[in-house]
Amino acid sequence: MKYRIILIGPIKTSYIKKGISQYLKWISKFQKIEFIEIPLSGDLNKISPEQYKLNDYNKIEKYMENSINIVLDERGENFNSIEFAKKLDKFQCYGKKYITFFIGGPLGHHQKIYQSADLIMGLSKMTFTHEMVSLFIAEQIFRSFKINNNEKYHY
Ligand SMILES: C[S@@+](CC[C@H](N)C(=O)[O-])C[C@H]1O[C@@H](n2cnc3c(N)ncnc32)[C@H](O)[C@@H]1O
Repeated sequence: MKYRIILIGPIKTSYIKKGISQYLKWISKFQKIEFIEIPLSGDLNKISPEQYKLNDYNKIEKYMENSINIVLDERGENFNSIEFAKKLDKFQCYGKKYITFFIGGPLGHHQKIYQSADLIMGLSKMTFTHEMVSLFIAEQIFRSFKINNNEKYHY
């Protein structure tokens, strides 16, 4: 099984880039993980919000096959880190090729994505940037491996 984090939009902030690379490196000691940045869907002033989100969805739909799909959304279900770790552990037994985390673009996700979601998960009720969510989820995935392997994690 392989983990994937898929996000709409590039990561431009250097300290976030650095943080994500660090967590991906640490996670890879436990599990293969891939970080995929999908280019933005054009100019927001030239296409309707509906079309913009649909363009995003069309680019990521292919990643939903043979995968446990976790859609990140501030309106989603909240877990503490132990609950999240247990959930991931359970998902690993489902026999799918991937566990994929989907992070939306500036307008959020198109509604179509929710139909194929195995889990809609919120990190908080607050809205964060796609960059921050990428960093937070990478850290929580790493934390979940530490928890599931009974390893100490001090920070
Ligand atoms: C800038 S936000 C988009 C906000 C957009 N207005 C909406 O209503 O979805 C970009 C993406 O970050 C993720 N995100 C932002 N805050 C989040 C939170 N608290 N929990 C989980 N995901 C979040 C979601 O995937 C969202 O689509």
